[in-house]
Amino acid sequence: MAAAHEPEVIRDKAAMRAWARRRRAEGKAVALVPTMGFLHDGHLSLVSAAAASAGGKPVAVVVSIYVNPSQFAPTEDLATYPSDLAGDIRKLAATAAVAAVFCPPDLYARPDAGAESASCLEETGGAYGHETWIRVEHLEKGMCGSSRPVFFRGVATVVAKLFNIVEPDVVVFGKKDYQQWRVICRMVRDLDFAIEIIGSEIVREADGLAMSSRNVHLSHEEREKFAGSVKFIGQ
Ligand SMILES: Nc1ncnc2c1ncn2[C@@H]1O[C@H](COP(=O)(O)OP(=O)(O)OP(=O)(O)O)[C@@H](O)[C@H]1O
Ligand SMILES: CC(C)(CO)[C@@H](O)C(=O)[O-]
Ligand code: BAL
Repeated sequence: MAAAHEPEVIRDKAAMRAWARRRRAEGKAVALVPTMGFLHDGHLSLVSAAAASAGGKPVAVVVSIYVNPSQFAPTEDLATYPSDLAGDIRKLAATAAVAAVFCPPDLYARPDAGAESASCLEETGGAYGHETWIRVEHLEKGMCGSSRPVFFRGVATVVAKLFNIVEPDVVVFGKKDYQQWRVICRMVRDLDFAIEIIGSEIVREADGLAMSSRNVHLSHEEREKFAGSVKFIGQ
């Protein structure tokens, strides 16, 4: 039998929504931490912020783990994005602060599609495809938006889907992805989501590098080069 702090692992959208509604019926606030997994201490700091978010009211913290295909252009690293679901669940259990982990296999799949199922990456739409996108038209331009053409469209859309599935009171994002945080705040304001968005401070490695799941792909030389530039900037 699972230990008391072991999070419930939920894969199905309807089950997730029903679970969150039950927590609210018990008088709890629901706080969501959206992630793409391969968790590190930066993510765990968002969990702490979520757990402390409701000003004394009991909080049920949900961490979503989903590598969202629609925010990756075909030339980007979707296929090599790091993952370790079992390790992630162990880390979240160790915090004793997470009530549920939402890890759907595919947030765009239609249960009625059968063999006609279409990937959200296909622009064809059609009866079983996906053709509804959220654009935060000015804020998505520049910075990350310049090098990642579909990134903010995919992020805003999947985050809105998560909002509709989990129906959270509070959602925590990291300021490491500063433009993403601002884009989400703007979407929440413009589309009247009744959700509080918290921006959480950046957690860094000892050499100053911001923690990031993709850091696992950095070579020793790239890390050395980074440490050199931190020293240079600090002078
Ligand atoms: N070092 C960090 N400090 C604070 N928040 C963080 C940090 N790293 C990630 N986050 C936040 O965690 C959330 C989930 O991010 P994600 O799962 O993409 O991890 P990541 O480390 O940002 O991955 P990537 O290497 O792909 O950028 C985002 O809101 C992100 O800003
Ligand atoms: C917000 C997010 C979970 C949407 O896929 C992702 O962009 C991330 O992890 O920063
Ligand atoms: N945290 C950023 C997610 C991405 O680069 O796709």
